[in-house]
Amino acid sequence: MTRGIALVRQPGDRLAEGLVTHIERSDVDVAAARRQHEAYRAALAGAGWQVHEVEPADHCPDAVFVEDTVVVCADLAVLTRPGAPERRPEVAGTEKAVRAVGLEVVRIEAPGTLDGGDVLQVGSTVYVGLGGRTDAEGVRQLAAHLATRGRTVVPVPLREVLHLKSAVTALPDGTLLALPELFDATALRQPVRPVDEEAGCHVVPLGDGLVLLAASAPRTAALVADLGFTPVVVDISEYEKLEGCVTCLSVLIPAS
Ligand SMILES: NC(=O)NCCC[C@H](N)C(=O)O
Repeated sequence: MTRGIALVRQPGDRLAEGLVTHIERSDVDVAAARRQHEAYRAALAGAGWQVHEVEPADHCPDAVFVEDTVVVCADLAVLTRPGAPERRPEVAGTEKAVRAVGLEVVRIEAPGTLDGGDVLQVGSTVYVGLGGRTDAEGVRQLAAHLATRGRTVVPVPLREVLHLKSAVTALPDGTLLALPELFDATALRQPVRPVDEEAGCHVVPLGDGLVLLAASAPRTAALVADLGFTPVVVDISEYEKLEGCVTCLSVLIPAS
């Protein structure tokens, strides 16, 4: 049984040079990061996803955060134009990967910027964070592309946070787990459940009630279980030092 394809990209030797914007820089152990990535890939495979590796982009320290380079909606892949110029060369390898799996490909064009980490899809609503990485022109272009798939884009202004999905993600039933002080929560249309751990608002539904989340959010894992879902816990501490979270290490393409 396969639920679909999970795109990932292995970390390169320069991982420790990755960007840090809202937290203090601390030393990244690249060997530990590689082991954590292996366990992350195993968790996806164990949940029924076929893991596809995007070709390495080792000259780009942040390339492991592959989610930022593409937004997949149904059979459409929207290649992004990352807000950090040094991350733009990451997109070429992602383009090859999404073409290889047969998706239709469009792209965010200059001068627009958009990071996949700012895009939260909940049913036919697509929330897009407006902050340091994604601008209004990027949102406008994304809205036009996703309208062709019946989606409605809702911009969400961000405060002191890297991406929208650093502050809010959705459980399988659409309930939003959030740190509402980090963004303008009035834009949201689904019920919001505030969490008390930063990594608690980063979840990835994996199908059949499985919910991927980080080991740094144990209270939220217990909450997820209380709500009737099955937590799948991974340690991604080396990526958290670079403002990464469970969402940004993969792109899920459900089987149609
Ligand atoms: N979607 C995500 O949460 N991406 C994390 C990107 C972290 C990376 N160090 C960056 O600043 O771009």
